[in-house]
Amino acid sequence: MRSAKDFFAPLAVGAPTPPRDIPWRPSRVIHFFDPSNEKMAAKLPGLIPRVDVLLGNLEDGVRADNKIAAREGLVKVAEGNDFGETQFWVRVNSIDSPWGLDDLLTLVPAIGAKLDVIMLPKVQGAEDIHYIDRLLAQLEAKAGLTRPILVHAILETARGVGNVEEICAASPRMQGLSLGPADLAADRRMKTTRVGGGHPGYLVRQDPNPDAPDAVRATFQQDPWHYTLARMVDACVAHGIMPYYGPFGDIADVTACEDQFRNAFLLGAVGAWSLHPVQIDIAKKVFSPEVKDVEWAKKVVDAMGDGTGAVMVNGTMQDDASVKQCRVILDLARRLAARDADLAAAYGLAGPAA
Ligand SMILES: CC(=O)SCCNC(=O)CCNC(=O)[C@H](O)C(C)(C)COP(=O)(O)OP(=O)(O)OC[C@H]1O[C@@H](n2cnc3c(N)ncnc32)[C@H](O)[C@@H]1OP(=O)(O)O
Ligand SMILES: O=CC(=O)O
Ligand SMILES: [Mg+2]
Repeated sequence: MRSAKDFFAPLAVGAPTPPRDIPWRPSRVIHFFDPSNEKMAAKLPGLIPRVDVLLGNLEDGVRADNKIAAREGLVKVAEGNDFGETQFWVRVNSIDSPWGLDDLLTLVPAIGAKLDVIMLPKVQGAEDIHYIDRLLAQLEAKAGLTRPILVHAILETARGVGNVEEICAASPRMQGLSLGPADLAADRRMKTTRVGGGHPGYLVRQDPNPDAPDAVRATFQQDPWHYTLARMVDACVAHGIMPYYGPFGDIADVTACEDQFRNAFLLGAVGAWSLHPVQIDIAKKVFSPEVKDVEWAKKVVDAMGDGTGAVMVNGTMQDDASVKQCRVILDLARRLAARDADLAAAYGLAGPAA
């Protein structure tokens, strides 16, 4: 393990210095597209201004015989588009696959200056992050890049979940983690075939009524991802990086998608993936605080003055801890409002500089 003193030193001579803090930029929605799919690529000029992050996916979801076309398509997308404020990410193939190494060897020299983040799938432990950390430093130095590319890991194996803390801590490049419920379910041998979301069999049932033993007993579906997501959020926050919910595969069920995203938002996640254009506005809505919550947060912050002591607001006790909760909401609202005039107007906060 590197000492604290050299943790932030570049891992190759001439590579850019890794960041001390992960810069905050909106990432409520990470929109996936397949760069080998010309119909999808044709839609990008209209999608780029709508999403916080555009991600070219080279891994699962791209046919094996399209892997090279996808990699080459991504280079064309990077060269042919101006991303403005939108982040540009790639999900490369895993480092044990036949394509992972060539993805990195091709993309960093060709379009490294435009890539904000590399999403690495099937991360098992710190050793995977150490590998990509050194390789990226070598490639950045060779390409003469002046800005380090950040790394985002998908938590989608049982071993990865077991090692979540060391994954977050493995490199100053670590930007965040996404939950990968489909691969994780397979790896854990869970018996759901869904891509994220609940399952009608995963429930708790109301106790029997002794006075009506034959009466129907209500059931309540539970969230099978709660444990992993909560664990992931704690690990990310402890290491100053960002947690994300991943994919929701039932594209037609926009209601359940919104519910799953909101569960993640309430637990601390900052965004989720969109697999289809219909999921973009769901993620943006869910991961932006609601107007009523922003108004409440302002009220509590105002009532708390210097932020210490205890006061009553609308019949509820507010104190040093609850004002911190309100500041979390207000801080996110302010950051989003500073980039989005509509949200600024809705929240009554300062908008983008003219
Ligand atoms: C577990 C995991 O690893 S999840 C991550 C990997 N999976 C992915 O990235 C999947 C990405 N999404 C997709 O491949 C597609 O959205 C699918 C297969 C789910 C559905 O695709 P379709 O059946 O074509 O959906 P649909 O007919 O509703 O699409 C409407 C239009 O939106 C386009 N579109 C669909 N998804 C996207 C997208 N993600 N980005 C841009 N355009 C898209 C379609 O090409 C289609 O264009 P057209 O009107 O010109 O024909
Ligand atoms: O990559 C995502 C997943 O759910 O698996
Ligand atoms: Mg996966």
